[in-house]
Amino acid sequence: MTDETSHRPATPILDRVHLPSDLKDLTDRELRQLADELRAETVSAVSVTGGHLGAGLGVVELTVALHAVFDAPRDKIIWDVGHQCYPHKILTGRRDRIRTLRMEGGLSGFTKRSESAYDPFGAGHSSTSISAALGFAMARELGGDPGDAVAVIGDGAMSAGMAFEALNNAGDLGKRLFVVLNDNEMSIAPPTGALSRYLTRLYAEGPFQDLKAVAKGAVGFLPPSLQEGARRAKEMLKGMTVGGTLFEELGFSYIGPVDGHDLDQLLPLLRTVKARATGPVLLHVVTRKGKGYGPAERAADKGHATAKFDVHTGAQAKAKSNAPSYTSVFARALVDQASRDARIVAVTAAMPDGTGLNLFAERFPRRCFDVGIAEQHAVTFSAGLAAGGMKPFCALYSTFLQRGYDQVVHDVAIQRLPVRFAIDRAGLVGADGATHAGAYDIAFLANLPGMVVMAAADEAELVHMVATAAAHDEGPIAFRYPRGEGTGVEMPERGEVLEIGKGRVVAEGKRVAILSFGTRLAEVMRAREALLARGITPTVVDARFAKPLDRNLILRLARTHEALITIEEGAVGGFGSLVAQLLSDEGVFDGGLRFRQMVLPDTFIDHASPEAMYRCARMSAPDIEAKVLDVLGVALAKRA
Ligand SMILES: Cc1ncc(C[n+]2csc(CCOP(=O)(O)OP(=O)(O)O)c2C)c(N)n1
Ligand SMILES: CC(=O)[C@@H](O)[C@H](O)COP(=O)(O)O
Ligand SMILES: [Mg+2]
Repeated sequence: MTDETSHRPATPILDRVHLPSDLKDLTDRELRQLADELRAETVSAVSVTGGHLGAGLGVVELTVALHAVFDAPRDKIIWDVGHQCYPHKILTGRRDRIRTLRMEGGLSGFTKRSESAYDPFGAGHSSTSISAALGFAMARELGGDPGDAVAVIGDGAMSAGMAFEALNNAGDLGKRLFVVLNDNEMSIAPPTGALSRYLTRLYAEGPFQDLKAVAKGAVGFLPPSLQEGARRAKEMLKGMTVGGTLFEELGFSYIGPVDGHDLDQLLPLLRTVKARATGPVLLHVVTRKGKGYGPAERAADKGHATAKFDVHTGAQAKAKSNAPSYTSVFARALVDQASRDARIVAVTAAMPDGTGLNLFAERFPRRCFDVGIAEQHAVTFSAGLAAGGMKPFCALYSTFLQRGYDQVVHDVAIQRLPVRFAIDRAGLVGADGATHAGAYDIAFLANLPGMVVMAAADEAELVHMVATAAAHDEGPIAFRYPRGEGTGVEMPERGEVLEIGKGRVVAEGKRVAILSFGTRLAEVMRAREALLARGITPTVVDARFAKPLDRNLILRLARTHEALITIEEGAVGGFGSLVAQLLSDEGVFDGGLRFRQMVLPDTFIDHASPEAMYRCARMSAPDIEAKVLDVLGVALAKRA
């Protein structure tokens, strides 16, 4: 596999660029060469770190053009999602650390305010850039920070409701603001939806149109190099039935589509709009995800995210594992259930591969819905499906479900609709860092009346939970499971329907009982081994349910042990808090029970490996061992 020093491309122009201001000294010809070098440097860096590759390669020319024309950090360039920002990081003083991307202590894989003044707004989740840019623009109008605000948003991200809420507001306010729509006809998977078809139609007929400017005869607004194209577009317009674009109707000057890899188009266009725009402008650029690196261009996901790879062959490093991923276990279990129940349908918000629903879609194409980046809609759409008699499995990453919380409360829980939430990427996820941590779902779901909340302790448990969710028609139910591979446990042939609200005792013991909710169970068992060597035999329970709690089991353990410890891969307010509430309500603490909760700390944990993040959160086996010793009042002597 590639080592750190091989494949470093020759980059004579890039070597002269330390900050974006250095681009002002380059000729347009040098800027074109800079783009080529920047692309090679991006490929080289990601080959040693892994990460998001395709999106960055698609915006290399755009990144060069924006930094050549605008004046960051005075002007705020806001990258939506932030997964395409590696070339931007290279040009903004972070080239020396670019080979630390997404590693512990290294650069974030997204934009991050605390990392650089050139990252005016942090991201990780999609479709926030226009709102943020509008905020900057209005702050400027009100005497706040000066400078232009430029949002760069992809066609996938543009389909989210939040992007349209921002366009709606920006069009109404009418202030100078730039939105660059980076249209590569890709989300992570091929994009779905009517907006995607609409964008395709906008450029299907020609390389360049400026519908509004052309319609009003305002071709002069454009740089001379583009006026001929606009004249051609005017001719074309005569045959078109649309009177303007959706964006124009919302109050934007629409310019495009423009070839986003052609600096001869981008540079004059950006210079012109920067010099002349008075209101909101939407520049529609067409790019190719993965552009310029063959293996990415040829990949089905256009190199969206990659492990470390060999630059020459594109071959990616393979993770060694004997166990299946939780995602694939979920997908197979759901397909199995769906093959016996025609009412089961599945919903993903632009993550068919990430959630494993691509497998479901292959088997049941009519019963699988990719709604695009639209988690709020995904939840309420699922609620509607449930109200209409179907059994929807709404499969979302924990972190993205946060977007749909009001819908969970208002549309699902209050109406007691049996939506099944399959919550992937629960807990700490690693290289994507704090923005993608699945830390809050236990707390925000388990406080809802009527919601059933389960966490799988291993992949076999996950199969049972899929079966349990499929059978549960009484109201909403959620089950959570982490990113990555399972434990390698023996798998059941078919899922069993679990009794709602019943945990299982994994190991009997005395004095202290550890109640585990989720996949920390393996660490708990490791800690138990260490404690056995000290003569302490903890009882270990897999709680399975945070809601409803297994009251009888918990109260029995409380009566028969000196101490209880809860552990979960979630923030405070979840399983442990509910156990504490139960114990307090039942007066158990009055009898002197010792009690500790192990939850994620009250801080956002930066990107690192999941193991390192859990060490940082003090939730690994040695921390559990120490907690047991602490609660029993045993001094933690150093083990020989
Ligand atoms: C709210 C939210 N949902 C889902 C995702 C996962 N996600 C990250 S990038 C991406 C695709 C974005 O597509 P697009 O905006 O077109 O950018 P491209 O990768 O094509 O450059 C998705 C679905 C996310 N980051 N945020
Ligand atoms: C940028 C983004 O939100 C996704 O690409 C995310 O990084 C995917 O994470 P997984 O690798 O866990 O699917
Ligand atoms: Mg896209």
